[in-house]
Amino acid sequence: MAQDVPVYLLTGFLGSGKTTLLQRLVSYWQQQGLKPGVIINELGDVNLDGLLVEAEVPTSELLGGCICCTVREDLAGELAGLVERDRPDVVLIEATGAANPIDLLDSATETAMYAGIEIKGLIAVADAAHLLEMHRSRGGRTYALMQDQIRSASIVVLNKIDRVSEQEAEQLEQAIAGWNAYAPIVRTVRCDTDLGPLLETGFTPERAADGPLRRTPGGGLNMLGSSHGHVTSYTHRFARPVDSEKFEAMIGELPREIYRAKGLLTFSDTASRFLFQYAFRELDFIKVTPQGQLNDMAVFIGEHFSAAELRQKLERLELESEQAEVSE
Ligand SMILES: Nc1nc2c(ncn2[C@@H]2O[C@H](COP(=O)(O)OP(=O)(O)OP(=O)(O)O)[C@@H](O)[C@H]2O)c(=O)[nH]1
Repeated sequence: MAQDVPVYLLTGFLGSGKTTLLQRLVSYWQQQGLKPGVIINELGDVNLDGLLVEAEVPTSELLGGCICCTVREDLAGELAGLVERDRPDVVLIEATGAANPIDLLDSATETAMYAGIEIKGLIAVADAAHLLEMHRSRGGRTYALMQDQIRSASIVVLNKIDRVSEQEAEQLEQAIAGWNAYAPIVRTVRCDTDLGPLLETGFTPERAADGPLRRTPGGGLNMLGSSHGHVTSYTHRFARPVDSEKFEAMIGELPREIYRAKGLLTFSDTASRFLFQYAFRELDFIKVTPQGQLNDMAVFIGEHFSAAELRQKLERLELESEQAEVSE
């Protein structure tokens, strides 16, 4: 009988560094002569993270919803399909940052019953600066979700350590150990770490389910506290190129409720196209050459923000960029 395909789940709040780690893991496996398969779940309806994965890596997409609710049923099908069709040596599932980890596990475990896979680990990536801020204010659903992601992890990658002091990092490690005494904690900058030991960290789904996350009386798995019903997203499709400086200024003025944005853009004042990333008040641009027809778009994710106001701002930006171009 063929060996079960090892599957790793990757969680972590929006913008914590999951895709950064995914890219490292994919290269690591390829260097070992293995063929990785990837399932990416995005809240928006365009797979931007997929642009960062090499074309030869078999990739399945679950778009427009979150694994743990709207596309939950699909995960089992995608995973079984990927294993059957592409016969990868190892599979990595990157969940949206808003995913409820226990539902994700539940769904993957279900697949394991019939699809010849073995769940090897649940890697939780945390943005050190963001987690610290949430820990200090001690409230809100985002904080609860971050805690739940850490509670159910087999290993915690405490990323963006460059954005906190040594003392703060120690404080965070203490808090994390309090929520999950079993998972080793690895401090990283851009998820740069020795991946061999990271992947070997043992994992038993039962342990996660026995901890602060419990089984519901009906037998299914459920989380304590809330899920992520509060997270909303708005996808904007650009009708024309925008000015890069004006765009940067607009992002700088985004309300705090919007904590994550990413998109594909053509600027009126540069030659190439860019993937932009905005996570917890930091903006990054990466030059990209997308394959196929992908229009300019941006997805904004946050809590209770006004999509109408944001749309107006973006439309104004498009108009002003066009007027600036005409007057030049
Ligand atoms: N300062 C700093 N920035 C980082 C670090 N790691 C990643 N980033 C940046 O943070 C942003 C988000 O990283 P991603 O890897 O896309 O995060 P993600 O968790 O996949 O984001 P979602 O898919 O939206 O949930 C990018 O702009 C990265 O370049 C780090 O250690 N330090």
